[in-house]
Amino acid sequence: MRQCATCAQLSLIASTDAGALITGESGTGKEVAARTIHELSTRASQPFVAINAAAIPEGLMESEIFGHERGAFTGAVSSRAGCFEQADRGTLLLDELAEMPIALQPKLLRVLEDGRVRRLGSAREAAFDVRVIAATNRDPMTAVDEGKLRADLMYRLNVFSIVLPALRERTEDIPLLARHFIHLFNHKHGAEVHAMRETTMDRLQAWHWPGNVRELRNVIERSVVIARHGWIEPSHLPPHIGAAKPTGHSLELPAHTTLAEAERLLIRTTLERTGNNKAETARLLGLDVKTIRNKLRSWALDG
Ligand SMILES: Nc1ncnc2c1ncn2[C@@H]1O[C@H](COP(=O)(O)OP(=O)(O)OP(=O)(O)O)[C@@H](O)[C@H]1O
Repeated sequence: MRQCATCAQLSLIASTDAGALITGESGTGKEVAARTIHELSTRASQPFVAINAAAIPEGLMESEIFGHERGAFTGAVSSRAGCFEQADRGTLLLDELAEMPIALQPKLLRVLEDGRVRRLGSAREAAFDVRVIAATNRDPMTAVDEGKLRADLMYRLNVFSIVLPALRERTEDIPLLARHFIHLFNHKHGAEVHAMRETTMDRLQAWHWPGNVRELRNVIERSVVIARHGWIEPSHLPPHIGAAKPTGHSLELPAHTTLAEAERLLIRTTLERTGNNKAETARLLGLDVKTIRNKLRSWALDG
């Protein structure tokens, strides 16, 4: 069953203190969802700390998470609190969880279970009270299968599971998001754009948004700056989007296509549409991701 992060779902989660795992492609709003949970929770007046496992060099990760004392390692010229201590009484977002070095994951799990953390180079443990939310743009089960994410850590965090659909699967949200961004960027750039022309909205809804809401936000900022006032016309959009046609994603099959060829074409087209995301392709086609991988491998061997 696919779950969507509606406001109601986020506020239900916010009313508890349990962990949550947010999954969704890059730019779908995972950090926005995590902040919303924090802001709707009783922890709202306390810190919200986000740590991105993909952005921190592996050698620094342990000290970022657990903190260190002065002299704990070469270069540790002063002591530093780790993210659990920084987020004490608030919320910690572990972003890109599946990129967390596998060797660190058992220690992370232990800290989560004990509610106590010891800085590198320290003999003393400090208790913390943190609500932990994790996010990943990979399919968590696939990451577990591939040995990138420990199952016990995944289950510890995955009390609530929030799946943010790609923007191309919820094009009905585009008008509301567009209105919000027009308002935001009118204010930022001193512009007076009124709204989207209907034909412009058709183009936006026809585009497949590989960068999701982040891409939409950038496109609307650009359009507001170019249009300045009145309506946003299709000509104010970047050319590749202004030219997007509502396709309904139909697949044209040449005459005498065999079932095997049609299958291959469908999988390849869906991979293109999803920006080569195998997990998403498998989900859209109702297949197992392993089936997709096996087929791609066998086609590669076919030449
Ligand atoms: N529902 C929303 N309302 C307003 N802005 C949104 C919404 N969802 C996403 N955005 C905007 O889109 C951009 C990307 O959002 P965010 O950083 O939360 O995505 P993400 O899924 O965490 O991305 P990544 O996986 O790349 O870290 C941000 O600028 C954010 O403000």
